[in-house]
Amino acid sequence: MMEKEIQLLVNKGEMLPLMEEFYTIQGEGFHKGTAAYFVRIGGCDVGCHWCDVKESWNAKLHPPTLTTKIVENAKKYSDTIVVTGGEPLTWDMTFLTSKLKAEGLQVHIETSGAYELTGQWDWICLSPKKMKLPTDEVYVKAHELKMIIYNKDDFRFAEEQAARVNDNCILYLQPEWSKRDKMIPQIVDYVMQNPKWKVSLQTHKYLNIP
Ligand SMILES: C[S@@+](CC[C@H](N)C(=O)[O-])C[C@H]1O[C@@H](n2cnc3c(N)ncnc32)[C@H](O)[C@@H]1O
Ligand SMILES: Nc1nc2[nH]cc(C(=O)O)c2c(=O)[nH]1
Ligand code: SF4
Ligand SMILES: [Mg+2]
Repeated sequence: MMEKEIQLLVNKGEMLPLMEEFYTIQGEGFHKGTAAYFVRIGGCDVGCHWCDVKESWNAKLHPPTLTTKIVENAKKYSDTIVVTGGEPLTWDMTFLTSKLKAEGLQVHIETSGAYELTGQWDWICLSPKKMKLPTDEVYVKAHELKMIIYNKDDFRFAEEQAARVNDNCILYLQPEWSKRDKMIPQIVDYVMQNPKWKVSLQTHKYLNIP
C-alpha cells in the first residue's frame, strides 16, 4: 500500500500502529484476575518518566495494521478485549470498537484520557497524568480511576482527580513499580484512612506473565 493510502486509513482508524497483542490475565484494577486479550497500540506523547512501555511511544516503530485483521485475530482468544498502548486515544477508536462490539465482545480501554474519547466502551479505566490532564468527557464516562503513586504529591493529585470523576467511578491507588517497596506501606495506610480508595497492584508482574 502507498504511504498516503496508509495515512488515510490510519486517520479513519481503519489501520492502527499495532505494537503487540497477547492473551493474558488482566493484572490491574477492577478486572484483575480475569483472562483477556490485550491489543497494544503504539503512539503516546504524554511522556510519563516512569512509563513501563516506553517502546510504545514512537508510533512509527509499529506497523500500521488493518483494524479488521486485529479484530479477526482477537476474537479467537477471548470474549474480553483490553485496548491499551501507548495511548489508544491518540487514534480514532470508533472503527475498532464497532467491529469488536459487532463480534459480541466486551471491550475495555486503558487510557490516560488525554485525548478525545472515541469508541464504544464497556469499561473505561482512566489513569490521569499531571502532564496532560484528561478531557471533561472521560471523567463523566470512566468506570474506574487508577492513580499511579510514585511519590507523596501523587496522593494530592489522586484526590484532585477523584473530585472530577462521576459518583459511580471506582477509585484505585496503584504503586509505581520501581517505587513499590517505598510506596506500598504509604498506600496501605492511606487506604485505611481514606476507605473510598482501594489498592491496585500490577499483579501480572508478580505472576511473571505479560
Ligand atoms: C502503559 S499504560 C497504557 C495506557 C495509557 N497510556 C495510560 O497511561 O493509561 C497502562 C497502565 O499502566 C500504568 N503504568 C504505566 N507505567 C507504570 C509503572 N511504572 N508502574 C505502575 N503503573 C504503570 C498506567 O498508568 C496505565 O494505567
Ligand atoms: N497482564 C496485564 N495487565 C495489564 N493491565 C493493564 C496493562 C497495560 O499495560 O495497559 C496490562 C499489561 O500490560 N498486562
Ligand atoms: S500515558 Fe500511558 S503509555 Fe503514555 S507515557 Fe504515560 S503510562 Fe506510558
Ligand atoms: Mg502494562
